[in-house]
Amino acid sequence: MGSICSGRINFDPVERKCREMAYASSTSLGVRLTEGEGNLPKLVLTSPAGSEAEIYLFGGFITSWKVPSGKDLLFVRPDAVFNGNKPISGGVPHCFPQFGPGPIQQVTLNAKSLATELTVKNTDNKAFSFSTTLHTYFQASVSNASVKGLKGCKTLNKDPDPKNPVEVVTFPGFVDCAYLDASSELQLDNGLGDLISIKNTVYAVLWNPYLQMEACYKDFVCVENAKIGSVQLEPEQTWTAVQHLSIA
Ligand SMILES: O=P(O)(O)OC[C@H]1O[C@@H](O)[C@H](O)[C@@H](O)[C@@H]1O
Repeated sequence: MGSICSGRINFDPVERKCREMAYASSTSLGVRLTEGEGNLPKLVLTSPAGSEAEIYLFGGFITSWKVPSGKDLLFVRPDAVFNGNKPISGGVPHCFPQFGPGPIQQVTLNAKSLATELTVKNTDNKAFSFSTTLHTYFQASVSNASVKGLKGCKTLNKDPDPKNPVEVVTFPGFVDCAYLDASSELQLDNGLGDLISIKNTVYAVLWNPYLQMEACYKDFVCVENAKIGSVQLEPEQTWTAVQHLSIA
C-alpha cells in the first residue's frame, strides 16, 4: 500500500474502517492518527522527504499539504467550521452530492506531489448518476495569481464570462467561472513563488469571492477539478477520478 518515498492511505466514508487502516499502516508509512480541530480525528501523512498532508476522517477533507520547505500550499478559510456536520471550508473537499453509493478516496503523498483518487461504486441494483467536484482551495496572493491551460475553453455563463479565455487567466475581482474541456494539465502560479501543476482536469472551475469574503479573499484562489453533467453508473459499475497536484 505504499513505497519508501510515499505515504498513502485509502479510506471510505465509514470512519471506523479508516481508523483501522490508519493504525494498520502507521509504522511503515508515516501515517499517524491524531486529534484535529473540534476534536475531530485527523490523519497526518508524512514522507521521508519532509512533505506532509493532513486529512480529516470526516468527509475525507485534506486540510493541509506541506512541501518539504514547510510551506503549506492549501488554504483553510478562517470561518471554517469543524463540527463534524458542516463541510470544512478549505483544503481539498470533494463534493459528492448524493448519499447512498459511497465514494472511496485514496490519498498519495510524495516529496513534491499530492494525488487523490476518488472511486465511486454503484452498489445498488439500479443505475444512478451524479456530478462531482474537487473544490481545492490554494494559498495565494490573489492579485498576483494566475492559471494557464484554459485558453480557448468554452465557459459556462458565470462571472466573468470570457468569450475566449486567454493564455493566462487572472483573478481581477469576483470570479466564479466554469471552463469546459480544460486541458488535462493546468498550471497555477499562486503569486507566492510556487508553480503548481494540476493534472487530470476534466472541467475547471475558478472561484474567488472577492469582497463577499473581505477577511480572506486576498489569500486564496479555488481551482476546482469538476465533472459537470452526470456520470451514469450501472449496478456494480465503478468510476474513478484522479487528481495529481505537484510542484517543480
Ligand atoms: O462551499 P464553499 O467552499 O463555500 O464554496 C462556494 C463556491 O464554490 C464554487 O465551486 C462555486 O462555483 C461558487 O458558486 C460557490 O459560491
